[in-house]
Amino acid sequence: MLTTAFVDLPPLQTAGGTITLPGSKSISNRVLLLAALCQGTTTLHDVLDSDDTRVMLAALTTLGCRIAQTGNTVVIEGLGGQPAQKQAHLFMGNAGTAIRPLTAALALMGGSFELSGVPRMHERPIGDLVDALRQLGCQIDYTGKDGYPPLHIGQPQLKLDAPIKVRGDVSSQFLTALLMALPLVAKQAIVIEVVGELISRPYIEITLNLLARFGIQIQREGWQRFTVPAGCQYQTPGTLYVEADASSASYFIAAGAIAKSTTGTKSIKILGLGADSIQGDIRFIEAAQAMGAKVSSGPNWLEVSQGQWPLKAIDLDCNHIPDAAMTLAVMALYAQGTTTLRNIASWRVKETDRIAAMACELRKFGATVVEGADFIQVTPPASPADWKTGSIHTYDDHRIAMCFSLAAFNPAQWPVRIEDPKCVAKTFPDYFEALFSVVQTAPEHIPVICVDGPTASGKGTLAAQLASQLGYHLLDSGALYRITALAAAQAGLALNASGEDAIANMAARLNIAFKNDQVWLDGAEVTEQIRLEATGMQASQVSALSKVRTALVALQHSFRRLPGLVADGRDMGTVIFPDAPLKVFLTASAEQRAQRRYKQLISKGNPTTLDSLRADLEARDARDMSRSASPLKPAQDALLMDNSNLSIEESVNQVLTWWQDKQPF
Ligand SMILES: O=C(O)C1=C[C@@H](OP(=O)(O)O)[C@@H](O)[C@H](O)C1
Ligand SMILES: C=C(OP(=O)(O)O)C(=O)O
Repeated sequence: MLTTAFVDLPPLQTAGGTITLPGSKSISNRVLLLAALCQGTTTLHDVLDSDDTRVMLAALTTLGCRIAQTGNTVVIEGLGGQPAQKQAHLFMGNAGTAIRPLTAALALMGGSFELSGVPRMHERPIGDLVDALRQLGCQIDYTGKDGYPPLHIGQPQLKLDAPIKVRGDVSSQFLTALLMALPLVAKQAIVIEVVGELISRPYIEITLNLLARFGIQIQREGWQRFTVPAGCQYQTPGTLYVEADASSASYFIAAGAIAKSTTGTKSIKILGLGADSIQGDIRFIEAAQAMGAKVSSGPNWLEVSQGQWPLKAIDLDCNHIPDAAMTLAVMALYAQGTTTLRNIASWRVKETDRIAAMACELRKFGATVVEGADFIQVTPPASPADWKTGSIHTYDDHRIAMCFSLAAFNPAQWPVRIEDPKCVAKTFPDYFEALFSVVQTAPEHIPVICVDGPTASGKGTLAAQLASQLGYHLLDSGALYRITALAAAQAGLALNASGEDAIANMAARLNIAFKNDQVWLDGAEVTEQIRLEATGMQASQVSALSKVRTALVALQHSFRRLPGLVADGRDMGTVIFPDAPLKVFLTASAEQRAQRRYKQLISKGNPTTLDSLRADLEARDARDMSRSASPLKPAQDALLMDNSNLSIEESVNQVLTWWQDKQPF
């Protein structure tokens, strides 16, 4: 997961490849709760692992449920209708699918429970559910603002004879909560009557479908009246597989529809759900097709590619697909004409006021947006030249972050900044990694920051920190030479001109991996070994051999991957990435560098002297600067930084400021 302050998406061009999506949030949280309420053991496969499911799992564990997790498989020993723990404080994050059904279940079972969430959760309404539960004799108090979490739940005095009325026009999750919890107390049949127009109906279908998998057959008359049958009891299905998330699929369906294809045959294949999904958001496909997407499907897969281009504008009632409809609003940027998405008032009470947020962020690209109480209307920029770009504020709303990543396909080829990308953790922690695995762009669009400089100038530390703050890949090119030197020495090759051909051959076939802070060669960890002074000297020798340098060029280029690269070395800016948009040449006095290295070695328990280190450094500088193949020197367009008197933080901030100065946002 990207945990940076922002991620800058380079202009994207094509899309193609296969992706397996994580499990459905709506299904995962429902089946976790149902498995906990019933008796016996349930094994759930492909469960979503995200903030929303973690709060549900943590709550169930606190309530005394025995849960074992292995990867995405969760085995739950049901509570059999009563929590083992009757007193608890449960933190629900911002998960509507956790707090609403749990409120209903705990209020019916009784105890002393506090339910709270993040500040936004305390602005999301729950009054309609509380009103319904109070009709049944449940004890629920608002401990903050009336109508909103946090809540205190006490011991009920149940009266179940009269039909329960619940409003359905703010969120369908209130009805879902009652349907899932009432079987706990349904000694007699219990009738629920929906007051007002029921919104987001397909989510009720998911609820009914999953209740049926747990042995509860709800009878319904239209969308107005639901009956929980007398004497019904949850029965574990034993094993259940969770489909991939249809709302998460919308971003990839849209990418397939928007992305140009160089060959005409590229498509995105999505694994984990098919057109027969039980999730309502699967009907996003129809909307995407109406806009021009080409979609085919089979059992458990979807395949999408560009159909009509530019996309066609649509005018659509989106009440049945409230979450995926946000993706349509961004697709509208690529459509000819004005797209209107209607009947989406519920957007205003979700993770943020989504109508206001979408309008504000879409305008950053030059779109004309009209918003109303329950609709949004998007007219794209008139021509590529009218496109602008911006830094997208994400309001701690995962869907804003995910859907605006699609703006990186803009015809003006602007990069797009997404702020606080980790907000995707609510439902899709690895969203950006997944996106980068199926979208492509020309290498020249992928930014590289080169950090070159002499030995012990601190470039490794600087480069690593830049990469981690920007969410970029890291190339430690010095390590490649060190690994080559190590492998050559291990193979008994001469580290001079006589061994040049053999070392170059070997270098082209090296099996190298950088994993976290570790370096691996042929399946063995060599992190410490390649950092030894002796290996450093050998690296300096092999790096003077021009055929070895050539052999390592393709390998170094392969590190230029989305969303960007920080490359640390000696010829990154001059030879390997001459087109890099930012090149930094780092220096520090020999005195300073010798002292830094001295401290490093002494702290690792390696005895040495300052004088000998300084002499080695100067010898190495002289050799690196005078070699005929790629001598160490600043690129013409490099910015020089002498960090003798700068802290690491100051150096990092200086480079980040230079980088920011080059951005269009
Ligand atoms: O029941 C569910 O799983 C959901 C219902 C919908 O909410 P509303 O019913 O509040 O529209 C949807 O937006 C949410 O992401 C998940
Ligand atoms: C509205 C959403 O979430 P929640 O389940 O918290 O309502 C959503 O995921 O878009």
